[in-house]
Amino acid sequence: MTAPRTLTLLGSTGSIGTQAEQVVLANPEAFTVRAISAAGSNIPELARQAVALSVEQVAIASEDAIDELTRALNDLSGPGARLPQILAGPDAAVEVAGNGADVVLNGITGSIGLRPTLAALAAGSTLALANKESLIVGGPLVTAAAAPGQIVPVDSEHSAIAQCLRSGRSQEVRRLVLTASGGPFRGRSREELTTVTPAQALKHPNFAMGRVVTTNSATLVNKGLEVIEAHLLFGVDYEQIDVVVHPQQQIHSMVEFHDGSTIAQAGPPRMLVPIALGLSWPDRLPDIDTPSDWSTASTWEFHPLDDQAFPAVRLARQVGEAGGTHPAVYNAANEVCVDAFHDGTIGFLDIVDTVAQVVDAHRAGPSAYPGSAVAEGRVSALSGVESGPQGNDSPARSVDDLSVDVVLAADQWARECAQELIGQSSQGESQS
Ligand SMILES: NC(=O)C1=CN([C@@H]2O[C@H](COP(=O)(O)OP(=O)(O)OC[C@H]3O[C@@H](n4cnc5c(N)ncnc54)[C@H](OP(=O)(O)O)[C@@H]3O)[C@@H](O)[C@H]2O)C=CC1
Ligand SMILES: CC(=O)[C@@H](O)[C@H](O)COP(=O)(O)O
Ligand SMILES: [Mn+2]
Repeated sequence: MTAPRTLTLLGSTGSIGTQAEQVVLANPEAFTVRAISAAGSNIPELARQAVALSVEQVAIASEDAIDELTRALNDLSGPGARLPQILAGPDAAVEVAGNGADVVLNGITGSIGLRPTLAALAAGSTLALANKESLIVGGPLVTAAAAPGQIVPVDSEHSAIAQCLRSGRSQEVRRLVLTASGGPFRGRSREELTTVTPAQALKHPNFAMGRVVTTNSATLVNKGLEVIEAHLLFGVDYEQIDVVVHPQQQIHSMVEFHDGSTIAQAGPPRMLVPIALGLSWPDRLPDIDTPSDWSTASTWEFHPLDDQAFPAVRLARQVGEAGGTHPAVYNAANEVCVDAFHDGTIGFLDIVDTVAQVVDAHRAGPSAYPGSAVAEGRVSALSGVESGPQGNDSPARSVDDLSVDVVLAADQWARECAQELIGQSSQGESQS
């Protein structure tokens, strides 16, 4: 019998993290969890997981939550029990990501997951990657840091493609076809999207996921990010990556081969199989989920994407093709806009419109917004670079010039640029 794999679960309290816990508890002979990590906004849940999984380390981003976590662990463990080591602060997730576990699952949301992703790769762990943002913002930094096969995709579409490519005939691939649910607003025109609310945007047709990825599914930014993710993971050119709207999400994605054959991976729209495969790759564990039901009449539909109502995928292709810091700017501006949408500061259409403006400003350099903080260099001064996100006046650094600091400076610049645009538009509205 082989020894259980050691795991570190980053973002353990989230949608991906709790489903990973479910997989681990159902397969105790396959896995032991060494460490878990979260932001610290749900300490009772984190402490419960720490005890249920008997972990050695618990990491939280918020130092303010140390006392509450210590108390909760003491209460749950009982007198005399050995408590796990607690790590707290902005580097806590990076530290446990680098603890050398066999597999590190990155289920953190957002570009904050970049340094944990790099730490896991540097430690030689297999990276089960749900946190697509870290791959997208890091781009070639992440792919260059990974040995062949070291990143196992957990995102359902990319897990599907990896499964379709298991025969290893990548030279025969003609195109990748990513499926998209179309989100809760599928079929609406741009005009009809003007008044949709945050509560409506959070009603994903098939998946219960965190707030950011659910909102991104509604705007189709998620699919835009996934096109870039597919390019980076599988080395396929952008023009050979298609998106098709498939509302039932029973097919998770497909690979078309050069003889005209297409292999699709199917299953119910749930994340248990991609998560379990991420942890046990290349092996499949038995009885992880129930398969698609072929015994009753059902219809699977496929529709073209409406680029007019949902321009996020087109924009993502542009930033992906541009490379360098452009994908980081797209993602960071979107993270800010998602928060602003949920705060009620901007409308639904403003999310992608603002991201497009920030991307344009980044492409054009610091003079794009005369009189603004961006143009005056205040924003770039704040982010610790000389002028604009690239540290010079050119629109984008070459890939060779990328470093974690450059990417994170671009991310910070984009956040401040987006905040400024949001501020300008809400000021304009209050004056009118
Ligand atoms: N949910 C899904 O089905 C899918 C998700 N993904 C991707 O997986 C990732 C996670 O998504 P999801 O699980 O839905 O998100 P959730 O919002 O449900 O969970 C996010 C997790 O990240 C933690 N976290 C947030 N900030 C930090 C930080 N600074 N340091 C450490 N941990 C942090 C949260 O902790 P806390 O609870 O303390 O706030 C929480 O555990 C995203 O990148 C998403 O795009 C991809 C495909 C499917
Ligand atoms: C489950 C998963 O992988 C999500 O990223 C999913 O793709 C969301 O679906 P849509 O973005 O297509 O709505
Ligand atoms: Mn996905």
